[in-house]
Amino acid sequence: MTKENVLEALKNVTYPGFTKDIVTFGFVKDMIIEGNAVALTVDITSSADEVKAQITEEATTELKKLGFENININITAPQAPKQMSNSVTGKNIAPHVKNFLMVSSGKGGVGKSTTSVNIAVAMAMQGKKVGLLDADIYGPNIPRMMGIEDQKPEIQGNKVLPLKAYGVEVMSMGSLMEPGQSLIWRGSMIMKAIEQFLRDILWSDLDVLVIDMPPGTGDAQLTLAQSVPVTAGITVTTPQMVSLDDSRRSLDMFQKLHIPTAGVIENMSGFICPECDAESDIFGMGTSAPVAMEYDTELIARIPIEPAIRIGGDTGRPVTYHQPDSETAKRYQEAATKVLAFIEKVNAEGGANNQAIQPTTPPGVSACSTGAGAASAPAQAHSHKHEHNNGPDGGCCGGGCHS
Ligand SMILES: Nc1ncnc2c1ncn2[C@@H]1O[C@H](COP(=O)(O)OP(=O)(O)OP(=O)(O)O)[C@@H](O)[C@H]1O
Repeated sequence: MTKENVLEALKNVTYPGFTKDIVTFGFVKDMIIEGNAVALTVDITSSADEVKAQITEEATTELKKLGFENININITAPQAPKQMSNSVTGKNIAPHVKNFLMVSSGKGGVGKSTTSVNIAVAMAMQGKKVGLLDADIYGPNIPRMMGIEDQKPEIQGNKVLPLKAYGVEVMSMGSLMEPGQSLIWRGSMIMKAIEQFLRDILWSDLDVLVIDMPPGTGDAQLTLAQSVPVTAGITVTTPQMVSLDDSRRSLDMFQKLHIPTAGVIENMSGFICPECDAESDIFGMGTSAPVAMEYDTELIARIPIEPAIRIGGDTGRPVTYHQPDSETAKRYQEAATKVLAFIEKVNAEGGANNQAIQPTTPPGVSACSTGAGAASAPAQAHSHKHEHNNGPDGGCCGGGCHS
């Protein structure tokens, strides 16, 4: 047997996920043949154990076919990436926060704030250090929903201490403004507000900061993803087809902003009768599962229409905390567990990496208008498998994240 015979046989071993074989890729090295023994090295570029195992198995099969009995295949691969601290994955203006969870929806009124509140409370009940940032500057409802609408945050120097409710640190534009007051937001002001929420609020060392975004896909979402590595995104939707169309936009935005998508929460999915506990279909149930699949993610939870949820929101008594045995509370708890597991997985695979759409431009300057950041960023700069290659521009501006 010659080296040529062996290389010819190894051309039958394709590199997992590609159409080319390991010989054509030039991965086979240091071959020694002695009688019926062969030793060689395959120097691969992936650190995944499955890739190593598949190559070893297929190469062994091919070499056995040639009559070798003593086969020694040494696979050399790069080290699996260590969990990156947020401060090295790109720009991070709140480095003491371990994970950022963006809660988004294609349109308003689908229950995004309700979901943010209950997921945050559920995570805190599961022992996590959780913050809840109400970045929904147009309609900051979180203070009411968390029962802290009469409280004003304490100022320390030029920083602001978050309020606390149900074991969750909370900050909202609603807590900083007079009741009933409204602001007319320009794009540049939104970007500045989001940055200040991250930079100037004295969050403690949080495991997760849950961020209730304004509805839609605009400046706030882009600024957030350019300011911190967003670990995971959830899209909240209702089951009607018209709502699902908007959800697609939200899921598409996660991809364009390189945010790993934890999944979809279908709210107002069926109605649980308070008298008899029977569940009936109103807007449709489970219709968002296929949409989630289109974007390579899953339906994390179906939350029914339940009067207790609305009452909990209106009275500042989240159902997850105050009625922990209710069906809805259980579903929120399950959703929180799934999202925490997803966050763990993202970190185990190297952490969130929004680098390709960074660096951000100074507050008040649109990254899109200057051509900095998104448009010039290489799509390959992101590596997480839940992220999708959006073509050569790889960023938001070119793809038009704005609704
Ligand atoms: N599953 C549910 N069952 C009953 N009521 C619900 C449910 N989900 C949300 N609601 C109620 O619907 C209203 C709108 O919900 P919420 O404020 O969470 O929506 P949103 O998407 O955050 O809206 P916006 O975009 O305007 O901020 C609230 O009164 C809330 O209590």
